[in-house]
Amino acid sequence: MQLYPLCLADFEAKGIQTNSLLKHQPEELIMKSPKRIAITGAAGQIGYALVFRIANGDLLGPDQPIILHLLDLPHASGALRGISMELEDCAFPLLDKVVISDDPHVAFRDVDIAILVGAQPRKKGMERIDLLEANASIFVEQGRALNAVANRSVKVLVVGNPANTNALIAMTAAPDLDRSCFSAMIRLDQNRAQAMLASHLDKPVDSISQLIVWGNHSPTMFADYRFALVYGHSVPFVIQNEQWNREVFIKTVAQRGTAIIEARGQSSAASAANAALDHMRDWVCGSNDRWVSMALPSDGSYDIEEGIFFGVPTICRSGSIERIRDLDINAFARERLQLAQDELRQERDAIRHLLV
Ligand SMILES: NC(=O)C1=CN([C@@H]2O[C@H](COP(=O)(O)OP(=O)(O)OC[C@H]3O[C@@H](n4cnc5c(N)ncnc54)[C@H](O)[C@@H]3O)[C@@H](O)[C@H]2O)C=CC1
Ligand SMILES: O=C([O-])CC(=O)C(=O)O
Repeated sequence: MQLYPLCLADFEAKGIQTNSLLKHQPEELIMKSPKRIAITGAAGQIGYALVFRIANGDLLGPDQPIILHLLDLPHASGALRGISMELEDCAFPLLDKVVISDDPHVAFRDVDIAILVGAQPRKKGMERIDLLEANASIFVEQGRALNAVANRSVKVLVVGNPANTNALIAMTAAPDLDRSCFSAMIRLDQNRAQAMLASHLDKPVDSISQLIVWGNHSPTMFADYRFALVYGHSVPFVIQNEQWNREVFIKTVAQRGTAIIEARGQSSAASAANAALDHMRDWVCGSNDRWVSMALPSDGSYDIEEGIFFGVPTICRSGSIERIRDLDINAFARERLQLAQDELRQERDAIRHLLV
């Protein structure tokens, strides 16, 4: 992708007088060419919490122009038009253009980033796996469309539940895209775990590092602080309470989505949008050596069956994701990883007919 000159020195090297340029519109001189970002389900509650923040530069930074591609179902076309009008009325300097569509082949054309949110949310009394039947086919269609028209290095994040298995469906439907283009979201669980640990330790959230959430975005997820540090000290050593870990911490993190539905009557939206931004920002811009959990197609590490999307610890650098390997898996951790793997295999087997 061609970039416009990034600094005035580039102009001076070409013999162009920069004084006169500066007097006019210096900000135009430092603009990069726009990145195309697709958001599906943009008219829904997560979509509404996401698009304005992206247009404000919260995802790609203050010098990266953006073209937003908003996809939703035909019945939501009025709502999409309204969002597009509101985006215009925000006069975001970074927002170059908004494309709205109910056709994934239009919405995904040439996109650099795709955040797949559009899917039914669960209601009280449901588990995320209960959404599999309603939502799975969406990801066949969208995987195919990404395969046909997206940028070949597109970064895809699946948020719509059940996110891990929907990501598997989308990836399988996009055989011409590299597997490394696909991920599913477990970052909301990491953020929840980090906030809960910080509160328990009465320390700021950013004093905690190396926290992991393994497995599925479901009640089998395993929030693991065995390697976590608080201000550089070992969290398990500081807490010294394995019962709290097993009976309170892991369970509360795993049930937080349900607790929010019970309190709000609807599933989390702003915190989910925030986690999607965190996930994608780290992937694109790098995680500054911080460990971040992402659900990725398993490469067989930690003895997890290849292919299924499994939350693992990573570090992101310059647009690519490096898995953190060879961490010790003790008997309890193995039991938890096994539980998540069994559930993900079951989900995969239930939609095997869609893995085409
Ligand atoms: N992975 C995670 O951590 C989280 C995932 N979620 C999931 O995100 C999804 C969306 O949640 P909300 O925004 O709250 O739901 P919502 O019902 O408010 O919005 C969903 C939007 O998706 C649209 N949609 C449905 N099918 C579509 C399709 N085939 N193509 C394009 N758009 C489509 C709907 O018209 C609607 O506008 C749900 O599946 C929810 O369970 C929610 C929170 C966290
Ligand atoms: O619980 C839900 O259905 C929505 C979700 O995934 C979450 O908040 O973690």
